[in-house]
Amino acid sequence: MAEQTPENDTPAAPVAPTTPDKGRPVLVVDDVHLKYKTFGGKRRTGSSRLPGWARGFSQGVGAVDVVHAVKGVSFVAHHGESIGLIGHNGSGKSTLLRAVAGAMPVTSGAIYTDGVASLLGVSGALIKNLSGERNIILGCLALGLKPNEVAAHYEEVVEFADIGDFVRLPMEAYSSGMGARLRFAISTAASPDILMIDEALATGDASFKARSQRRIDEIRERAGTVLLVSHSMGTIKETCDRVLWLDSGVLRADGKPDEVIEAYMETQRAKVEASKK
Ligand SMILES: Nc1ncnc2c1ncn2[C@@H]1O[C@H](COP(=O)(O)OP(=O)(O)OP(=O)(O)O)[C@@H](O)[C@H]1O
Repeated sequence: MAEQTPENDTPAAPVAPTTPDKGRPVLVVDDVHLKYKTFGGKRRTGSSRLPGWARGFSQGVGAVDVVHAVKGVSFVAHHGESIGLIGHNGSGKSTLLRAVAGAMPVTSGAIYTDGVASLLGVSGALIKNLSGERNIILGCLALGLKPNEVAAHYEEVVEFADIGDFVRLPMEAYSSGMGARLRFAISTAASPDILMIDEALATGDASFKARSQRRIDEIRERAGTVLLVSHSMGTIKETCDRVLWLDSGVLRADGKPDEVIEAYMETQRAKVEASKK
């Protein structure tokens, strides 16, 4: 197991793949840094430094804050691997998946993929004032399906989303559950080469959750490589043959599930003990 420390923002050393015999490399994440810029925080510099005409305007704008969510992460994933991504809240797991899916630009470093990488989720960007029909077509095209493949999958998506005639109405008329079901149905229409699953998928009522879990399992079987984010160590152990541990944005460990999970749990236990004192 390769282990690094999260003490600072310096780029972590590249991590050697743990399973070089697995298959061809399909995903290379090379010293990737990801930052968010947020607006509206407290201004750190006094507005008196601004010219008179700009002072009133600046009050409503606020300061720009930067969140450095992923710090120098490197790893190589191979065809056939099922990789778990663990770490406490805010450690950068979802951010890293978004970047691999191409939904967020890297601040520095590079991500190379061989094939289609897609993030299964319920938060995909659909257009509220377009009908479900239109969104299915647009969403499937965005996932890389060809027009004839979109036509072949259309009925299946509508049926899985279980939204009936609402498919002809604009999405703004949907309940939040209906919208989430449609987004999920669209995002599972393709069988990507690299499948990323964020556990935040669990949505809707119990029967939809069970159906969506079955769907995830099917897609997982078809996909070449899987990246799974989960807080459930049981799910990770069951599903993954390799685990990456992100700690405050830094790749703290990359190795066999039992070893990495044990090291992670140990720090969690230490934190709980420390909070009791
Ligand atoms: N849109 C955003 N704008 C600004 N900061 C963000 C945004 N999304 C996430 N962050 C910040 O980036 C950091 C990493 O967040 P991220 O959601 O990737 O963590 P995570 O490990 O997936 O957390 P969780 O386990 O709670 O889902 C956190 O500090 C979070 O507050």
